[in-house]
Amino acid sequence: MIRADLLAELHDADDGRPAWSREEFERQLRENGKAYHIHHPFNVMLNTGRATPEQIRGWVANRYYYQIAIPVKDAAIMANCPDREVRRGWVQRILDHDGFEYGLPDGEKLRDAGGIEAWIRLGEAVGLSRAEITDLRHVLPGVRFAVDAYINFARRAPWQEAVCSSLTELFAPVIHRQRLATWPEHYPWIESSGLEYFRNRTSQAPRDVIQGLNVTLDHFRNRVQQERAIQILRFKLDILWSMNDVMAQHYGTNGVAAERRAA
Ligand SMILES: O=C(O)c1cc(C(=O)O)c2c(n1)C(=O)C(=O)c1cc(C(=O)O)[nH]c1-2
Repeated sequence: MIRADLLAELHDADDGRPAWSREEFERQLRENGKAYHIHHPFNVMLNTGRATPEQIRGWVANRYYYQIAIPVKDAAIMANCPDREVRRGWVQRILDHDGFEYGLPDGEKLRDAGGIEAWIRLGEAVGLSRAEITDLRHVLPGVRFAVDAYINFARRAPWQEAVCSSLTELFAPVIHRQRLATWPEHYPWIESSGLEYFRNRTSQAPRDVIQGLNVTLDHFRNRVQQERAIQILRFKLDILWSMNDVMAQHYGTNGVAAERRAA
């Protein structure tokens, strides 16, 4: 085992209250979906067809900063994780987002463009140039702060806590499916191939969710730790909510009000 002073450990304080059962703990985690950014006015505007092309471009350009942060965050988790079994599963996330290219002995190449490239294609489909996406010129300072907080958390927290912070993904398949169901009708000017990122995530995200959820349910054992897991999930929900607040303030929401408030 890697020396404890090299890696932060999950603290094991226990105040004697009974732990939630696995089922109850999962229910408590899922309960927090009511604070997911799917309910944010900016997202409601986007997914109900009330956004202008300018607002869609703003969202895609800003969200790009989140997309490029995800594999950096996942590499930080792996760097802090001494559990080989977990790393064997987790590495798939980096390949999903960064893509890969392997040269085979016969000169052929095995390659996958990956999620970041798919996001750039989404950007091009909504009318942005590759350069203006990748040079981050449209990324708002508050979006940067929020995303950087996620990376910093993953770098510094015990790896189990960093895994737990990915659990907003529990709620992501619904938001991706919502986009696939509503964008083609509301925004017919966006070429369907531009939505490939969302299609890919509807199969990738459920697999990530099972893994992240199992690690969390396995490692957060006593009640103090389980409540800490809920706080971490809320912290991450706040990051996503704050990104939307910043974009709403800058690009406007065309009068759309929140369906539900963040808890
Ligand atoms: O479009 C979205 O609303 C949304 C949200 C989230 C999320 O909940 O963190 C992710 C994604 N998309 C996503 O596509 C993705 O790959 C992803 C990875 C992670 C993560 O925390 O590791 N979250 C998300």
